Amino acid sequence: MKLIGTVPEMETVDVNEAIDHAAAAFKDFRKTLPRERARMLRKWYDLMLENKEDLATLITWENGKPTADALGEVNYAAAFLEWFSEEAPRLYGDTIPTAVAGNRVVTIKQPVGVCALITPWNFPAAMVTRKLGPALAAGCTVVAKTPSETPFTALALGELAQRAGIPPGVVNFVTALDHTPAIGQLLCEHPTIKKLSFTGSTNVGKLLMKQSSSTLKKLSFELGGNAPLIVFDDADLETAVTGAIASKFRSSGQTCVCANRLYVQSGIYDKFAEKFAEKVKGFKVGSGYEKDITHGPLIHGRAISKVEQHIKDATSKGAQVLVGGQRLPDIGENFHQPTVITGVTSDMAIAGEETFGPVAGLFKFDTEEEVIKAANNADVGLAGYFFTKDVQRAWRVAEALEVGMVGINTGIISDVASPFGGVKLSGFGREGSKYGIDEYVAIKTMTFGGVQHVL
Ligand SMILES: NC(=O)c1ccc[n+]([C@@H]2O[C@H](COP(=O)([O-])OP(=O)(O)OC[C@H]3O[C@@H](n4cnc5c(N)ncnc54)[C@H](O)[C@@H]3O)[C@@H](O)[C@H]2O)c1
Ligand SMILES: O=CCCC(=O)O
Repeated sequence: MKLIGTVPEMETVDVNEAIDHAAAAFKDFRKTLPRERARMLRKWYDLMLENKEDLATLITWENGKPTADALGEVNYAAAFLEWFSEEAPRLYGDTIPTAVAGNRVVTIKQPVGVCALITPWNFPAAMVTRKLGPALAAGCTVVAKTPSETPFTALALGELAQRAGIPPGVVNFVTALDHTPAIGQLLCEHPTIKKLSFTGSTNVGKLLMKQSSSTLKKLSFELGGNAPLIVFDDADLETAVTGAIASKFRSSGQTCVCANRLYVQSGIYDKFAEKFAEKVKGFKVGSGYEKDITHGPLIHGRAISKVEQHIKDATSKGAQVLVGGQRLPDIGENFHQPTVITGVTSDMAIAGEETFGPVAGLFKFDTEEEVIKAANNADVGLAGYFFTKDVQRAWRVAEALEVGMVGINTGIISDVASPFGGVKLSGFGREGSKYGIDEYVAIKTMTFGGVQHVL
């Protein structure tokens, strides 16, 4: 491990200052024309693309993902700025047919105010812009707590925001590691902050919700997942293997929508396991900067330990390692082999909690009814995937899965245009898409009374 730089360990006093700046800036920013905000966001988007190599280098530096993935993330992250630059001028209200004679009712959407944003390390750029884009499009100003493990990309985005002409005080980043809980509490309890948007673990989400109760903030929470991925006997094998690989091993398993439980029907299980294992054997793990590397390191020691625990727990209960299963200390302390385990059952730790690492556990099932029950046997519900050629089954299973997002015959569902979010303990609120901006506005109803008919 090497030191690549340092950022200030900010105190609550610094955060209070950032909140004051955001509150002062809000007075004018809320009055800017949506079209002006659209231009700023568009300029910021253009600057991200102009600087995409540098941003990708930063992402690989601090997160470790291979350069190709980092470049992919920059494009994905920038797309949220482009998308919301297009949404800003279309923040329509409604005219509402009234139930009261003589009244006319219209609604307008107004920015909620100063927003607090807290994001994780797994997408150092995209999780930031997925919140900042809609917040600014709506006319809000923000205080964003950078991920403790990956602050540099967010700070670079802040620099580009300035160059894009976003007025001082509109975007404020705060950096911290040890002071994170105190800063989180301040952001939740501060009366000036009207909205908190958080992406991270369910446990921290629960804490932030509790802390926000005294100020009754508007909240959106994108929390942990434990995605089921189901392969039915009637699936196209090649499509299912490709989709499962893409979903399970994206960012070395460190995304909240990564498949965590792979349920494969008994008639196709052996063939699927064989083909899937073949593909995994072809991965090349190493430093994100090396050519042809497909998978980088995990983020920290705790992540590696969890991977090891899940493998150990599963094998102690009868599962078999088909591929991988070991750390790769010769490459570095946070590297682990992409791993496939067969014979996984519901009593194993991997069934109940997300591994957030490169371990694919294959469960065997017999009936559709049985697998839906197993897939829904989770306290979280973010993403789910399944593979089938039967269109009736496709509707039936998609409707039955208790998740916010379903991939049908695909392992990749993330798209700036698609609503992103979960149900159950995966949180609430939707990001991206035409719905994302709603998280940052308050609807105001205007009722005009005493309107007479003239005709
Ligand atoms: N649903 C989604 O969109 C989504 C996206 C990415 C990650 N995640 C989830 O995030 C988790 C992985 O990220 P993590 O382990 O870094 O999560 P985490 O909850 O520990 O941290 C997320 C962010 O919250 C901050 N944080 C931690 N404790 C805090 C506190 N007490 N007060 C305020 N802020 C605090 C961290 O510094 C970080 O910036 C996984 O569970 C994953 O599924 C969800
Ligand atoms: O890890 C969480 C977000 C991943 C995504 O947007 O696809």
